[in-house]
Amino acid sequence: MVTQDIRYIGVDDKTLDLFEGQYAIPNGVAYNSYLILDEKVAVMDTVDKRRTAEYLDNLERELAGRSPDYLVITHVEPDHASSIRALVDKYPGIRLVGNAKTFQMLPQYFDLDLSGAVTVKEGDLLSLGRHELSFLMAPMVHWPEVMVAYDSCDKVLFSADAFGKFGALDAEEDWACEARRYYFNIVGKYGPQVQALLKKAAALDIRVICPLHGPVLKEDLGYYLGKYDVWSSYGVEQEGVFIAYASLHGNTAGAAARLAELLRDKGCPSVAVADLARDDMSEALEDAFKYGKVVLAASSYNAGVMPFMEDFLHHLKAKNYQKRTVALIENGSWAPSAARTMREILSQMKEIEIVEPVVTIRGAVKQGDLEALETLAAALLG
Ligand SMILES: Cc1cc2nc3c(=O)[nH]c(=O)nc-3n(C[C@H](O)[C@H](O)[C@H](O)COP(=O)(O)O)c2cc1C
Repeated sequence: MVTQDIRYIGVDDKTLDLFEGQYAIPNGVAYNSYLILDEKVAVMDTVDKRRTAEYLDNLERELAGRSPDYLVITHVEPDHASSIRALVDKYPGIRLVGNAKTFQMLPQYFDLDLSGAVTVKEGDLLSLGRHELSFLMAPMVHWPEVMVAYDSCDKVLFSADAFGKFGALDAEEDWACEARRYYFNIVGKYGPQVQALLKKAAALDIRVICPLHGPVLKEDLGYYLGKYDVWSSYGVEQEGVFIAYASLHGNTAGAAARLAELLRDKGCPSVAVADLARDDMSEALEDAFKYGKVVLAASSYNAGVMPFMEDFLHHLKAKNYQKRTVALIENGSWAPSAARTMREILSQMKEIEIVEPVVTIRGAVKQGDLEALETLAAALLG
């Protein structure tokens, strides 16, 4: 139960291997949906069709013999909307509530009779009785038709994918870690659009946030709003250094480990290290945004850079990576090319400051390289 009148009717999915076909979710994911019971009954989004039967059972139980009047569709992404057909088939009298774009996109997925649909726009109200929903458009957070709904009665924000996280509801894990990984990998490109939504939300008295993934947030909302403000403005969340490396024969990996040691010895508040060939790419991306200072260390490869590093940089670029200090370490045996290639991709991003000089290692790490790493550690902490 979210409030006296608002019920949770979502489902956990612990069998999906990759969310959106690319993000590992070892602790599953929750597809949240909510029911508002008033004179009129509103369903807030549906769930992925992987769990339709369980979802409809949850709904039926909470309806206790009533029929839903409205289905509010905050966006048509399949993990929330692919049970719409089944819901409409079971409750043919239900009226779909969305915005103009929702109803442009919905026919891509379903052949539905939309003659009874309710089209809302920014600021429109939908009265359920005591509960009144107002709608705020949130385009590109992270689909074009996204909107959120605010219930002024219980002061609940139905925030669509904002404030969501990976992990089934019973997963015992840190909210921020999996919410950050979700945010930067899925929404990260659209920081300005999230900022616009936060500004609108600031005008509301919000006591509860009901996202479409992860737990309902009821306490200490300033913490969650603060995280979203930092993330969506590409601010630095954690003082310290993140080192990401890609190494063919282990020499560059050794240099990365030595640099981490030096930084810790010199009192760096936090040092994180990722092996881009073995560690989860979405976690490495999350850490690149979390820290303000990042070291990229890679072997040269066919006149370029080792592909795992190139791939990582393309992921960062695709997520609008910006406003960071980046140090480069390259390794090469005949014509080191990793730093030039990394620099080239970084130059396509906004406000990236490269720490000079770049450290160039030729083969094994030697005394001169250790001294260069010392200098780099001092420069990063300076
Ligand atoms: C397939 C392949 C391609 C390579 N291409 C280059 C290159 O273009 N330029 C270069 O200087 N070294 C090149 N190297 C050599 C490595 O970059 C070099 O051995 C380096 O020291 C590897 O560092 P690591 O031990 O961290 O992997 C290449 C090595 C391999 C296996």
